Amino acid sequence: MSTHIGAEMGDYADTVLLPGDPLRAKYIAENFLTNVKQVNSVRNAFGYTGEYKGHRISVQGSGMGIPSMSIYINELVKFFGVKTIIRVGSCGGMAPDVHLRDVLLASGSTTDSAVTANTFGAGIHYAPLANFELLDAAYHEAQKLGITPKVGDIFAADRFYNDELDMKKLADYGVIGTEMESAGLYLLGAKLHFRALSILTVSDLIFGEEKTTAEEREKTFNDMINISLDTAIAGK
Ligand SMILES: O=P(O)(O)O[C@H]1O[C@H](CO)[C@@H](O)[C@H]1O
Ligand SMILES: O=c1cc[nH]c(=O)[nH]1
Repeated sequence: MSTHIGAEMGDYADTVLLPGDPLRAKYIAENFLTNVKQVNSVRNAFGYTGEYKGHRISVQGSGMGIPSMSIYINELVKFFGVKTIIRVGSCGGMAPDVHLRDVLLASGSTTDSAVTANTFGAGIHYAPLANFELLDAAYHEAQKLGITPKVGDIFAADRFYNDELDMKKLADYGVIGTEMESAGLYLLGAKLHFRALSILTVSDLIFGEEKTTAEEREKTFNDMINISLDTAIAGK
């Protein structure tokens, strides 16, 4: 039992899928895992452990933004022994060749969050990067499913409503999408020595009008979920 997770040691698998939306966690557990047990409901941040193709896998809702996600990651790693965390999130598409519902892999994550500066001081601009073993596995597992993900820099914004930011400039510098957690996930992966990857589905376009509904973001991002589950068990 930890402050925000009402489970016991051993209740979580060593690999956890981490959506922001707790209802996406429920959807994944109910539709993709077998022998499922609910392991957390504190604050309705639902967590489940089950099996996928014979391997134990957990899924845990992290809430929105780096501060909320960091609480769950710290507790999963320090109290429950988690070794691999794969974020399965939604994001806004920013590159011209990125379309609604595309799957993106965050090879790195630029951020305006203070977490990197607060870790290293003002003079160091740390580059939070994905675990390459997971990134490589995700790319190849996606291709086996007939999906070619776009790979690149994801802007992890501290604010969902951030109209002061020059998103066009970030896109001009190669940022392919935006969400609110990846840089924090990768920073914590480096700090706490677990393997980290963000796999994202484009839920809306930053420079266009198209977008998915809340129910679609909860229940229809199956390509991303299949890729993340096959990545979780790759090489096992
Ligand atoms: O769909 P999730 O995983 O929550 O991710 C994205 O959606 C939320 C904002 O709507 C933020 O958490 C952002 O990162
Ligand atoms: O954080 C997010 C998530 C989806 N779309 C966005 O524009 N931002």
